[in-house]
Amino acid sequence: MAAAPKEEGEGGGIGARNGASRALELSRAFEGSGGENVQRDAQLLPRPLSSIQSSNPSSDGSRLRVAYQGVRGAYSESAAEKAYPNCEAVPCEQFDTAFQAVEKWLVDRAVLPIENSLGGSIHRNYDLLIRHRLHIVGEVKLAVKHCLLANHGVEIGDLRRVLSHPQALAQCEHTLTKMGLVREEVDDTAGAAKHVAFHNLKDAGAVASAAAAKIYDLNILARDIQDDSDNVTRFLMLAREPIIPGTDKPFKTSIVFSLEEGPGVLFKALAVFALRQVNLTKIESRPLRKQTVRTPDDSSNGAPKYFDYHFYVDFEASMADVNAQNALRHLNEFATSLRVLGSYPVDTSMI
Ligand SMILES: O=C(O)C(=O)C[C@]1(C(=O)O)C=C[C@@H](O)C=C1
Repeated sequence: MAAAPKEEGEGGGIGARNGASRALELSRAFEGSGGENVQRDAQLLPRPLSSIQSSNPSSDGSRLRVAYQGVRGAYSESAAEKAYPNCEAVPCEQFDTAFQAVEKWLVDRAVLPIENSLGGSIHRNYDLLIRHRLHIVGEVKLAVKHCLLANHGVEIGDLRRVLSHPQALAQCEHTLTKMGLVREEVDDTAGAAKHVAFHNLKDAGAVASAAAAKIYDLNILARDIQDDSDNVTRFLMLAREPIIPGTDKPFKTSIVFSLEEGPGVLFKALAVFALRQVNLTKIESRPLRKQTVRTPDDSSNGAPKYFDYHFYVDFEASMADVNAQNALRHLNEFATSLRVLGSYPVDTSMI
């Protein structure tokens, strides 16, 4: 995927030209007087956040700094602001940069997309969840309404191509095909809008939000161009510490596990939840990506084993719920690995 070329004088985010030096400054500040100690003490004495703290400003009254991927006007920025009202949303070039920004204490939280109701899972973030040690402390669902944007004076008939994030292009597949536009993938929807505006393109439009049109002074040629009006993206809220799971409101728990090869093993894994009436809301599998190919064993009939998986499961119960605890204890008896990614309140704002 090509990133839209960087424009003159842009920055302000982590990973952007100016942002990189700001990020460096901040990490140097930690290396100096006491910063390292703060970090070390916090690691020794993890202070779990309560589910109330997870959405409020820092305890010293300062605004929570929340990393998101993209530039100003991206849907992820709106998701960060929905998750943490009044936060300072901090743009990051890549998903990985946002994970690192939280780990390095450059920001307090990250808000990253995980699945979309039309486009499906955002696999990169599933993979990053296990490469990093952050905790899921919440989820936020955002209604995504795409617009076709172009420079002033440009009409739909003038357009030959359209730039956007691959998920956004996929969500508008039918409309864009009907318009006969060539798709060009870039890192985020707002970045596409910025690129079209900055280069004053006449043959290219962008699929992005109405907010991006305003920020980059583009004209809205068409609204609601997604293939289904109910287009919702689910984002995860990530933090260095977990929240204390409650039972006062609906909670969801996200886990990842791997299994030995064998007949019915996945069936057995899912049965630990079914047996206890715990409802699953999502299951995803991703390649295990081991360094070496596993040695042949009886179950693979002597053939090398290439396809091992991590299974990600979301279920509707809090880790404070005895059924959830028993299900995980049961799963742990035969899973080859098991990690709880987070137990957090369900976002019921869109039900
Ligand atoms: O490009 C953006 O504006 C984003 O915030 C990214 C993203 C995604 O990764 O799915 C977020 C919401 C929409 O589904 C389209 C794109």
